[in-house]
Amino acid sequence: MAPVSAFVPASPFVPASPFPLRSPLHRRLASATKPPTKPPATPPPARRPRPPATAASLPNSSHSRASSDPPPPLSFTDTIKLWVENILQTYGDRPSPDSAPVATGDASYLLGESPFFQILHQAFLDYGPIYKLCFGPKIFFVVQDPVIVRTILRENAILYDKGVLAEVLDEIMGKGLIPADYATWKIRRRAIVPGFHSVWLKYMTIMFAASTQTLCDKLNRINGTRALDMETEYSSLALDIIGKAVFNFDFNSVNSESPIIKAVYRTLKETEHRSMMIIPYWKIPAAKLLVPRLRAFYKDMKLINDTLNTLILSAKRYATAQDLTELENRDYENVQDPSLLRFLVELRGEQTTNQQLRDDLMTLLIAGHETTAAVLTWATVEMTKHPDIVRRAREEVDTVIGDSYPNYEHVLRMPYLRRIVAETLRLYPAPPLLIRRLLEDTTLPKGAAADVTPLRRGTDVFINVYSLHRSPDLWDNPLAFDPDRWLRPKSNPGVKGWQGYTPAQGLETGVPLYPSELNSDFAFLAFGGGSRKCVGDHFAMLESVVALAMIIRRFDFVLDDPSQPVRMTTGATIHTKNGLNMRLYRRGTAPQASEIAADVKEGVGVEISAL
Ligand code: HEM
Repeated sequence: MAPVSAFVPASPFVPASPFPLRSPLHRRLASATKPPTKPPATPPPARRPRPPATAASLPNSSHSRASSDPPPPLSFTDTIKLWVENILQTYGDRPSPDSAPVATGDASYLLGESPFFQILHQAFLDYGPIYKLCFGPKIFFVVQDPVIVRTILRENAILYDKGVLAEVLDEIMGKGLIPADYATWKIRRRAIVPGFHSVWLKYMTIMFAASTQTLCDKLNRINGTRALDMETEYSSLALDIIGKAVFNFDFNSVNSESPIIKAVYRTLKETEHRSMMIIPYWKIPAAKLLVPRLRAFYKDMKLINDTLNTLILSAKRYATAQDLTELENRDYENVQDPSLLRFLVELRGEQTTNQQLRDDLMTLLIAGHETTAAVLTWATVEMTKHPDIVRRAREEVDTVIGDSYPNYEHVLRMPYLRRIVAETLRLYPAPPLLIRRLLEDTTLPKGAAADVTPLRRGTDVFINVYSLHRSPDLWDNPLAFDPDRWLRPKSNPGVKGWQGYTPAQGLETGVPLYPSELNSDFAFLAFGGGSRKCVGDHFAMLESVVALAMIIRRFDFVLDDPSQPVRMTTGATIHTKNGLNMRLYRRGTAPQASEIAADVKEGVGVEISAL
């Protein structure tokens, strides 16, 4: 993501909340709910039971909703009513209709250095798979129970919109897929998904290899003479790839800097910045003129919009309307412009405005950029810690690809590399949280928690993917980076209603390409699930595997300061705190492992040469 929560939300934990977390009233209410318990050394199979909600406290359940249209979003008056109700519940004597514990937290960890998603994870360990956070008039439900998540993302998806996320993104992505209202989303999703058809993806895989080669050439020239921040290098690679794929534009950011590249990066930063603001100050009309960062932002947006509009007009000028089957069988190697944009303007019957196309392109650019860069970054970090994993991955790459460039069929034949990518996405999901807002009263089902939870219309819900992926109830040895876990089934009858993880039959041969929410029953949400699932999942898997294969085949890499662990920080995705500074040497030319090992703290950073 890219998604931005990528997609990290406006942080509700901002300690600057007008209602201090540890206010006396808050404490009183919190103590009326479950007190936090420390995580047990060995986690129990089931979570602590909570008292069932009474029938009177349950709103009308809408599980059997007949209409295929979503309920309307909350009006201003409804929102105010909800906020008043929330304040009475949190700070007054109004009883809460649900029995979810209130996470109060210890101010020291809120004010400390921990990233946002790690704070939520600690709360998960303390309070269990569903808890709520109360800040002023806002109540956020945080869920990390696969059964509840399945209901939100799949069975009852129509009852939710993107809430806070859409508010943060609307100025940047407009009516692109991520923030779009339901009616627009339905039409655009139907148009965009076919663009990712298999013939195109196969052709894109060749482009991924060519773009990665540009990075390899650069690394080759430098050959360990200086350290590089590989997070930045991967970000440039991902930008170059997404630019070519989505609108046939070569940013060439691996080797250069230009005003448009700078504008794109600053816009990505602005997206992240907004996602962490509790007050959407950019909506205040005067702020546009007075706040320097907003002035810079609107200037950048103008440059990006002008560039995109030129590309859209050019694509339209040369477009010839084609049927879907014609487009799906195109000889992409002999097409001048193989981009998604061209597909969208040529697809017969797809009439859309330039503004909508601009919003689609911007959304795909953001959604498809940082997410992949993050996967490459964290896969590299993990590999610096596990020389044995690198050795196996190299064996696979050497056997399958040899000296040629990786293509689509090669990726299918490299299951170990695909498992490395999946394992990276488990430990470092992008985004770490999915955000929803409920549009109609409902009742969450029984999950690992013992009872049902009634939720009111307007409630904000965070699906805490980071905790779901690190839950000791769902994964054996959850913090270990173990690509082979995907070969072993996992079940836990203690998590009520969870079907467990069953390795898909074709995982080794590439169908499916990766272990998904389907064979983990919503415990693994690398690309989300249900109707809002990522449209670029295969694209991203192919891109990540190709880039990793080419880099580990050609280079040995060493952390520049192996005594320092690479730390995480909150961004649109999970970023490194201080960059990923490494020296990359042509394979076989790195200093001897023994020379490096002298500086290496155990488990922090190790020379990974398999030679
Ligand atoms: C490793 C890389 C990627 C990861 C981990 C990832 C992850 C995700 C996730 C978790 C969602 C669901 C968000 C939600 O439910 O709120 C999502 C949605 C989306 N992703 Fe990706 N993504 C990746 C790459 C891409 C790429 C390469 C593209 C496009 C080229 C893309 C385009 C989108 C779009 C358009 C959506 C919104 C779909 C909708 O709402 O209908 N993503 N992505």
